[in-house]
Amino acid sequence: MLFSDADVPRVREEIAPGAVWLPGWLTIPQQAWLARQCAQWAAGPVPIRSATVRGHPMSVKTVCVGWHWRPYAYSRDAVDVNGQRVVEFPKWMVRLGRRIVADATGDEDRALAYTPDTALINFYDVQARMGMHQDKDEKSLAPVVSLSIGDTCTFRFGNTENRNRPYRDIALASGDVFVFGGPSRLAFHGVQKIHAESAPDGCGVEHGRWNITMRETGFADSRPAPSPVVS
Ligand SMILES: O=C(O)CCC(=O)C(=O)O
Ligand SMILES: [Fe+2]
Repeated sequence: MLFSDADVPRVREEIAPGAVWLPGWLTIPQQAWLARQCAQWAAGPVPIRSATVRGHPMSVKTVCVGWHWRPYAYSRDAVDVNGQRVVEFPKWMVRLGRRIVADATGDEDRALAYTPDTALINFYDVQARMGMHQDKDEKSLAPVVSLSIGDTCTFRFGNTENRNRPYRDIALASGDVFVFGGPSRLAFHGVQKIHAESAPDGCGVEHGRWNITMRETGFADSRPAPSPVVS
């Protein structure tokens, strides 16, 4: 096919106003470190699971940090899984999110004001997909910062009106970062395809793809974090 995903040059690009693709932003060791974190989060206290949407399990499996997402709500406890509280949002992820927003926008003040408090960590096997949707369960319209590790996917980034054209198909590869904020914060987007056997050596994933999307929920704490158990 002429001008398929594979022919698009892998250079930084503003895909739509407020939506920036930063190919190869994460080094291979950073990818491997993040992949290990993802595997740890997947193990619990809330195990990774396929969320149920309108009675059907999603093909993607999701685990959360900071706030637990279920269609179409956030809570501190995984009320649709095992009732456990999700792990605290890590401070290093706030720092990482700020660095990425600074790089994507060139606006240091905006980056410093960015305080993500939840992340959805998605695992795609080669069959998994994610239909076109808006990320609109958050109250805050601060940017979504997305990280990809493992197999390349075809990511479809559309418009704020509907699931149809205009959209762009982008090959998000291991180490790529994608930020969508401002006028693109509520754009429809989805994952059309996972490209089997495309993960680079050393990225920490042999088969499949991890995606981390950090967000600001804009929600106040419903109750304080539990104090650490002293044994
Ligand atoms: O996997 C991706 O790149 C996108 C994930 C996504 O859109 C979501 O978790 O809401
Ligand atoms: Fe999304």
